[in-house]
Amino acid sequence: MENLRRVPVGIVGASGYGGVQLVRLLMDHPQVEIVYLGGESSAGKSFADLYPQFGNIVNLSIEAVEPEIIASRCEVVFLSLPNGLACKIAPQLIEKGCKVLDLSADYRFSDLKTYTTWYGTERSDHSIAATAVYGLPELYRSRIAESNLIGCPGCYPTASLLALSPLLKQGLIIPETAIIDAKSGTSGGGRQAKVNLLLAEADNSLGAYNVARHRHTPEIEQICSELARHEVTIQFTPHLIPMVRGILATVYATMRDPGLVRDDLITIYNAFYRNSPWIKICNSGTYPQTKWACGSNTCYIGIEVDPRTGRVIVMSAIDNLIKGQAGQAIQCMNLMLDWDETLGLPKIGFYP
Ligand SMILES: NC(=O)C1=CN([C@@H]2O[C@H](COP(=O)(O)OP(=O)(O)OC[C@H]3O[C@@H](n4cnc5c(N)ncnc54)[C@H](OP(=O)(O)O)[C@@H]3O)[C@@H](O)[C@H]2O)C=CC1
Ligand SMILES: CC(=O)N[C@@H](CCC(=O)OP(=O)(O)O)C(=O)O
Repeated sequence: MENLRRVPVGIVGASGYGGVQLVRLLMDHPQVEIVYLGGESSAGKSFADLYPQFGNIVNLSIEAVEPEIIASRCEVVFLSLPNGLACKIAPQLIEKGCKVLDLSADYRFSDLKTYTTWYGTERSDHSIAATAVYGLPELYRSRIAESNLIGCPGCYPTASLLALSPLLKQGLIIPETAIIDAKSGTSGGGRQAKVNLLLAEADNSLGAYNVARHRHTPEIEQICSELARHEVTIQFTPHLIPMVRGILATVYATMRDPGLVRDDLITIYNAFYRNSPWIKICNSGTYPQTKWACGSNTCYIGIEVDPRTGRVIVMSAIDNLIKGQAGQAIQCMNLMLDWDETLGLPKIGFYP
């Protein structure tokens, strides 16, 4: 007989961009029911007043954040908050038996000293943080399934690591030569007003920011070092591009064997991701576009080799709000609850 019980889930930070993606995706998820939405300045407002397109569809109001109450109602809690807040709430939720998926950077680092150096917040939750698993299912599927606390990756690290992982894991490149040149749409900066994200600032313009000091660098390096089995430094340059959603990360690295050709690498990537339903390796000579990924949880990867320079060039396109954020968190939840990792997630984006 079909199991009719739906798992009760809550979203803290429901009024933000991550929150609204989670609401939209979880509403259509066949095994869960949203029972709690939380926030700060939006507390007391109805969700449909904040987002009128959900009128008559979501009949919940945003509530204040009280971990005891959240834990009494929810089995799974998504924290979609600015950095430095999840580490104050997650320990209480975990202690009360919830499964927690944090979309911020608070639980992404195995060494909390690195977190404090880059994010400023001192931490007192070391024992809980030690139980967190980095929420990139393509690398840590079985560990995610066994954990109650997931530190979901940043959007740039998701695109970058999915491009680099097969090369590092198989020892195909000299890791220190890797350069990540990435472009993000403005929704990557969240819903709060910021001058650089105004239409008049961002439209008709393209520029790099936080060059040689973006906080996603140590996150990318942590996983690259694990894959390469030694400490690795990576060059990462993010750019803001005038579009709403999407990230394209173009990764360059020097190959150890300059004799490898494009089709060799495509075969290697297809083998590496053969059990990863959200990764699509493009056919030879096809390069991915962010528009393909927009609205879906799919990461499209294209591969090229330049025999003149001996470099491999890998292009990775995602929707920053789906595979780069809310969709990936739901993919992790599916694994934690022993469901198919594709459950409730969109495969094909909006096009054109
Ligand atoms: N945007 C993106 O592409 C990605 C973002 N992330 C990360 O996901 C997290 C959420 O990002 P995003 O959705 O863009 O952010 P937004 O700025 O759009 O939303 C932030 C949310 O946090 C809530 N909030 C802020 N302060 C508090 C507080 N003290 N207590 C309770 N709630 C609070 C806000 O609620 P209220 O409105 O009620 O104040 C709002 O709902 C961030 O850590 C971000 O770095 C990760 C991957 C990609
Ligand atoms: C365009 C833009 O501003 N992007 C954000 C990245 C968003 C994200 O994924 O970051 P976290 O989850 O690590 O906060 C930035 O560069 O800070």
